[in-house]
Amino acid sequence: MTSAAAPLPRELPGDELLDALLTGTPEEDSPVTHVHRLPVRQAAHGSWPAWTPPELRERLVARGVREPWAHQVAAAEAAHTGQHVVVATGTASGKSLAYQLPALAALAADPRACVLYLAPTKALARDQLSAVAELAPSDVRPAAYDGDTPQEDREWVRRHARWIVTNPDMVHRGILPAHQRWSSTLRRVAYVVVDECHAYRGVFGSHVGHVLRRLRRVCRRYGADPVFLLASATVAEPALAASRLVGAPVTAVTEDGSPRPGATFALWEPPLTERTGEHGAPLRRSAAADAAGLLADLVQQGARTLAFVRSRRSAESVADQARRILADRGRADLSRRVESYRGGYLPEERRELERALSAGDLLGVATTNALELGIDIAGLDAVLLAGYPGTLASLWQQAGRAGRAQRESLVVFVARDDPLDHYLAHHPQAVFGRSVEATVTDPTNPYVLGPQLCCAAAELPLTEDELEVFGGEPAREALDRLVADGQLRRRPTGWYWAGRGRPDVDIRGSGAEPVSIVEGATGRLLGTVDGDSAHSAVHTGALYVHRGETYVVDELDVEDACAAVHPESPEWTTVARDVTDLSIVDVDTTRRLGTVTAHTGTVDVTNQVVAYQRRRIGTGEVLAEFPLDLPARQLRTRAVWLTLDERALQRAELSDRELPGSLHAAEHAAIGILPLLATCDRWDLGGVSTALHPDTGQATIVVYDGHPGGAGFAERGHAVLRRWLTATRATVATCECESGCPSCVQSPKCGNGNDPLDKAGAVRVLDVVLDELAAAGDVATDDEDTDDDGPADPLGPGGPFAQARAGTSAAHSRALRRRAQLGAPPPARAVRRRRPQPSEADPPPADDDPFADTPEDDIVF
Ligand SMILES: Nc1ncnc2c1ncn2[C@@H]1O[C@H](COP(=O)(O)OP(=O)(O)OP(=O)(O)O)[C@@H](O)[C@H]1O
Repeated sequence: MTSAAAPLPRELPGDELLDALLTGTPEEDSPVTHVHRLPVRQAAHGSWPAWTPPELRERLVARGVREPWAHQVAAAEAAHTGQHVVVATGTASGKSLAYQLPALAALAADPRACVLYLAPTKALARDQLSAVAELAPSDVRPAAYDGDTPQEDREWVRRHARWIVTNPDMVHRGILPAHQRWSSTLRRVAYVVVDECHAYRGVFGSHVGHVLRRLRRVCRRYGADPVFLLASATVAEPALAASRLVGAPVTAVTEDGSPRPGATFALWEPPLTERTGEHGAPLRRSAAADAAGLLADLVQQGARTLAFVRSRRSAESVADQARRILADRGRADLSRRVESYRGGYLPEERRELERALSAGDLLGVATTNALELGIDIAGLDAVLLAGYPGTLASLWQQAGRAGRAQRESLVVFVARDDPLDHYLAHHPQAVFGRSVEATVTDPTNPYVLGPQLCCAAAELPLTEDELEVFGGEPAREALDRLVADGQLRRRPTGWYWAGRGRPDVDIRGSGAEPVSIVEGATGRLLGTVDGDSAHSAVHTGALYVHRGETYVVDELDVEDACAAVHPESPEWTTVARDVTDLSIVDVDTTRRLGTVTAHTGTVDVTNQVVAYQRRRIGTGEVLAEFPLDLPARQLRTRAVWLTLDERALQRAELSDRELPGSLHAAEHAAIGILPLLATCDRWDLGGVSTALHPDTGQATIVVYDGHPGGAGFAERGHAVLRRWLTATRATVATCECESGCPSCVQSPKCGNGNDPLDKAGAVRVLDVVLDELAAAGDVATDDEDTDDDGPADPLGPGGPFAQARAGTSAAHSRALRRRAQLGAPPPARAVRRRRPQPSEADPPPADDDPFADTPEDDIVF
């Protein structure tokens, strides 16, 4: 055992750190499935643009920036000439300087000009604020205008700050609706910086695209025409993605001139254990447990380490476990230098943690993705990723936190017991041989477009010539609907907001009201849970974890959106049970593939949390089940579905008994794998499978978007169907378990308790579908790992979605529409399975991971 005062060893480069982690592990037992070396890159320098203010240059030189890198000059020059620019170079490649240079030069040239800087997280916003404060002359007065800005300071920011650090939410809720009050600022905006622009994806990204369009139009109204400067280390097809976000052509700068230190990147899969989960399935050691062990080891090696985990409760439990391991080794001194970081902490706490990590006072931090973006914490030696963060873009973003000090770093991806993680651990090409996923957004989603048009009209009446920028024809159709609904009024001069007050539009959620968590005895507000997940996360009787403390919910009051809790540390966790009905509303596309047919369209999903189970921590043993009386909730969304006719079922040699479990298992695995190909998480998706669906009359597997109106994920799945199902089949077929486990066909949130599931049958179902796709000459590559993302915008005019649309089954669509018009009752529903509900109540946790590792997006505002 090491003594409490033992010094840290000398700083080791990444490959030696990995060796140190594996010391004592026999090679045949090594959890490392692959090691990849990221090579060193030499710097390419440029010259300071002639218009660089001398004082700015002096300040930069004093901070070690002697000359700019080539891409910084290219981006700055393009912006200086008035082009919208996206800087899409690697993490820590100095993207900040690329936008600071032209923006600060503009502020120096015009003492009235100002800059709006938008960040997707508060942590990044604060980091950027202090960076600009160091560089800018005092008259720039950089200041934050976000949810943390005290009310009394807001007026000062509006009047005096010339570099305003804010976020799309504040632009949407605070600035645009009050544009008259902001007019003196808005007429002076020279640049709008949109940092980490890849964070704006899915439904949220579609909303943000409209917010930026609204911002441009309001600025123009006051005579300003700001240049948009976007930055992201991980965005596919940057020019296209940025143009779509801003609603105007954007020039991309992609050639990275910054030097890069080498890194050792290991893929790590925890082994199967003796423990069993649902239906006796073998369980792996949890990723969180391995990450905690690795974090402790790395801290003991003196390596400054960030461990990214998938949920707030995991951030706390991983930090806690690492501290305990260090304390048990007699290193109380080091255990004090390990902390957790996540959204939900007070702003001052977060600032202090960021400072301590930067200063090296902290050596290990377990964090959610709240620390993922852009925070310039120098000198990280290692990054652990406990579970795939949902997108390759995030994976590289998180990995990029290491190696900033120009020292070779170590990155370890620890696979979770989950199909996608298992697939990646065994298919390194899918991590290292692929560019990041296309950023999927669907700006024409009626649930986005309608509310955004209302906001725009409430700010300034919408005119004919503005429709194009808001989406053209779909925007016109949406306006007609809004006029018919009485929300807008059509006048000769345009469309006017006719509602009361301001439109109330939530750009981050489905609009469901967040639920407050209140300690019953004291009335203390512990936090909030988003409305969508509240029924499964904080139902009466649920175990709820806040900052490492466990509470049990006494009562969920749905009407008051409030859950009363009391502190308790039981030996069980809770898992919500739900039932889902799905009916097909409309069919958009139909692709006949012999005995199999693939569709996309609109579906209605009804979900109800009906019960919950108490499960013993450690073993997952079900201790009891309790009914719940919660209302059903409706979701109209987009889906992709496959139907298999009798011949297909015969070819798959599936008996009536095997069929439901085979479809169900294929559905689970397909949901687990789709995030490989679209910027979504498995929790963004839901699924239903049934041997005989009343709407199709056939065996059917449905995968749907978990967001009202859809987010483009289902269409993306349809567009890359063969690659998607090829990877799905490989995942199921190569998993070493016998009859299904969480790494292949079991789903952590299955409303039916993963029953029935037939792993072998799933492979046969997928084989038949893949054979039919091949026979139909599906153009997708045979190699599921190659980088073929197809057109970045599957919804775009040239995309596969457009081609597939031509094949719409008009008859089926008509029949469904007719039924709706006739007021016929909706088709009988297929009862079952799971819907996406990130929840605190999860599958049986590992013995050494007392808290389930539910993924959460922990972007903080
Ligand atoms: N031309 C340069 N020469 C030397 N150092 C530089 C230069 N440009 C930037 N840097 C330094 O590189 C580091 C990373 O810069 P910065 O944080 O701007 O990168 P980034 O690309 O914005 O990172 P992220 O991917 O996290 O957003 C900073 O410490 C910065 O001072």
